[in-house]
Formats: sequence, structure tokens, C-alpha cells
Amino acid sequence: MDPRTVHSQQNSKSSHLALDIGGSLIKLVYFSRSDECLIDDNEGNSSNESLVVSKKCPVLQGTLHFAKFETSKINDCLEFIMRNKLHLGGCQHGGSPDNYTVKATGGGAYKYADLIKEKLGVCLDKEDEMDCLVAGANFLLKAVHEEAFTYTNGRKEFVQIDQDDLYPYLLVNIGSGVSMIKVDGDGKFERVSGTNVGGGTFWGLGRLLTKCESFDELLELSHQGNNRVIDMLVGDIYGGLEYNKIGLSSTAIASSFGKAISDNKELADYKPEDVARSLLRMISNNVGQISYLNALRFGLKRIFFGGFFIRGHAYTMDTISVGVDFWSKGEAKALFLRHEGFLGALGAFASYENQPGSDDPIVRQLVQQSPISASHTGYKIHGSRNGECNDNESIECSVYVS
Ligand SMILES: Nc1ncnc2c1ncn2[C@@H]1O[C@H](COP(=O)(O)OP(=O)(O)OP(=O)(O)O)[C@@H](O)[C@H]1O
Ligand SMILES: CC(C)(CO)[C@@H](O)C(=O)NCCC(=O)O
Repeated sequence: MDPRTVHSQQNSKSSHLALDIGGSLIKLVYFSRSDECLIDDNEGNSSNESLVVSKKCPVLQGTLHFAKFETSKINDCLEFIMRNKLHLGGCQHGGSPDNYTVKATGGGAYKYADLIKEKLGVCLDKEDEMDCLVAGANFLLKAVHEEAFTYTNGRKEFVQIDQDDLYPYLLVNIGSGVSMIKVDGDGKFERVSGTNVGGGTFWGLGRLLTKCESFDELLELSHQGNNRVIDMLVGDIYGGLEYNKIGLSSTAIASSFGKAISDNKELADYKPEDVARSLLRMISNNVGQISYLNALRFGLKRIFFGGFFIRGHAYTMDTISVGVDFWSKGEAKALFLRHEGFLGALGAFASYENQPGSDDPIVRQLVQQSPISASHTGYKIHGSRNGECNDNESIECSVYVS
């Protein structure tokens, strides 16, 4: 847990906790208030306050916080929520604490509803996982400055999203499993494909093969490895030559893990770091390829990748980018998101907006405090951004309430 997050939480009132309880990780988004004011929103009054609600509206200034816990350690997560009283800041129907509800999505919103009721005394208000992923992605792409970026040759380049040219796009969420969603607008989408070979496969197989004790250790190990020791390359088959006629260079992987059977090595000679690297490459490549095929199926040029499998990891992003570029012959682009793992939780957070009959202020509009182009629509942006991306990167924002 990032200490900055806890500190700012303790100094201000928190509200609207939302949870995304996945197969591997629980993601939390919550808002802590630093200020409350009434601002006069008159249309077109400044270049970076381009979208406007033309009436006085109450605004909560504050910070959106992000945190994650392993789902297998759900009790740590519940303790964190209790310690910081996050569950008491959401929507309350009537006077009794028993009537508090917290927005939640992901399979765990069903699986752990009773446990959460028992431990926290709150009911989960369940939101559909795909709805939340799309709402979270749309929010980030429309409202958060420098959210999407490309990753080529080790370079990260932020992409300014033109609000009028956002749809359609393919959203690929690489969690434990992978969902591929064609997004056509706010709330307009179709889950067009998925694969069970995803982040859970990388972590599960990686653990079996390397004995690593944490996901981060496996990722770090992969960083040090060389996949060519394990993977069978085109050049290994063609005596160092490329197979140009079908567009394969000598260094292209002909068969992931294929060298592990053709060598005369003992099994113990294969280093865990090389195994980890091959595995990461295999999974990333496969997701990249299936994503591209789905983009091709629907004529989509942009593929946004989310989910905690990516973890901002250079080699993962590079493999996916190179794959999409290679198969699409440069036609399609892989884009990544700074808040990659929090799409579902953000979508659940934003769904407080739809809560009828609440006694508390509800989120009507969520706005990052950051400069953005004047052509922006849908969300309004003020102020400044809070540092580089990381697991728990917070967003300074205003919540418009009604
Ligand atoms: N600290 C971590 N512990 C476990 N897995 C991690 C960690 N950090 C990143 N990961 C990776 O992220 C994946 C989970 O991503 P994410 O949280 O987006 O999905 P999920 O919601 O748990 O899964 P699903 O949506 O399929 O239920 C893991 O399978 C693993 O590959
Ligand atoms: C089952 C979910 C949606 C749960 O988040 C996810 O793990 C997933 O998309 N798995 C891939 C399932 C499939 O389409 O083969």
C-alpha cells in the first residue's frame, strides 16, 4: 500500500468505495475529500474548463485512490477497509449502518457477498463486470490526461485521444482470463471474444515452473532471462536463415518452449529466468495475436489493453505492440493505459451515478484535475496531474454531486 494514499485518506473524509473482486486480485477505488465548494460553471469560460454544466453545482474536490490486494488475502483487504472506515462513506439508504451499500463488480461480488456482509456489515450493490470495464475505460480515455500510450522500441508515447474519434475500439482486458470487447460508445459494447490463456496462466504456470513465490518475483525473473534458450526460433529450424517467403525472420519464434525438447540439456540446466521470459513472451504474443484477429474481424484500428497482467512491464508491452504491428502490417495500434488494472473498479465507482433514491450525494460527474484540450466533451478537467503511473497512482479530481 502506498503510504501517500493512506495518509491523505486519514486527513480527509472518504466516500464512495467501489470494489472489483476478480479471480486473482481485488481492486479498490475510493474518493477522499479535500474540499467542498460550489462552483459556477458557465459554458466556455476558460480553455481548460471546456465542458460545462451551466448551473451552480456542488463539487467535491479530492483524490481518487487506488489499491489492490490478492483475492486469496481478502481478509487483509477487508481489514484495510475497516481500519480506514471506507465502507461507511458510500451510499446509505435510511439511518441504520446496516443499510450501507458498496458498489462492487467482478465474480467475487457474488462469491464474497456473504463474507463482506458478515465482516463489514454492508451489502454489495453488484454491477456487471463488462459494463464496468467499458465505463472505466471510457472514463479514463475521456477524462484523464495522459492516460493512453503506445510502447515502441522501449519508448512510451502518450496519445491524445480525440473525443470525437474514440469509437469504435477494441478493449482487451488481460486479467486472470482475457475479455475482448468491441466498444461503440458509452454503454454500447459487445464482448466479441475471450481467451482462458491470460494473466492467471502466466502466474500459475510460472509458479509451477520456477517456484517463484510472488507475481512480482516472476516478473522480475523474466526481466533477467533470455527466451531464445527455451524458444525454438525460425533460424534454429532453418540453419540460421530466415524464411522470407512467408515473412518470418530468423529470430521469429517458430515454437514457444520448442527448444526445451530438442536440446541435449538436462532439465535442471534450464534456468528459471529463461523459462519465465519464454512464458511471458508466449502469453503476451498469444493475447496480441487473438486481439489483432478480433480487431481485423470488426475493422478496428485501435486496441486498448488493460488488466493487471500488464503491470506497465516493458517486455510485455513490447511483445504485444510488436505482435499487433507485425500481424496488422502496421494498420492497427496497441495502446496501453496508465490505470490498466482499475477499469472495472472505476466503472463500479462511476455507477454510483445511477443509484436512485440515495440520501447521500451521488457521483454525477467525475473530473480529473488536469489540463486537457478544449475539444473535450463528456467530462470536465481542471488542475494538475499527480505524478507517474503506478499501481496505486491516485487522481486528483472533482466529483460533481447532486
Ligand atoms: N500482485 C499480484 N498478484 C497476483 N497477480 C498479479 C499481481 N500483479 C499482477 N498480477 C497479474 O494480474 C492478473 C490479474 O489481473 P486483474 O486483476 O486485472 O484480473 P482479475 O480481475 O483478478 O481476473 P478476472 O477478471 O479474470 O476475474 C493475475 O492473473 C496476474 O497475471
Ligand atoms: C470469466 C471472466 C470474465 C472473469 O473476469 C474472465 O476471466 C475471462 O474473460 N476469461 C476468459 C474466458 C473465455 O472467454 O474463454
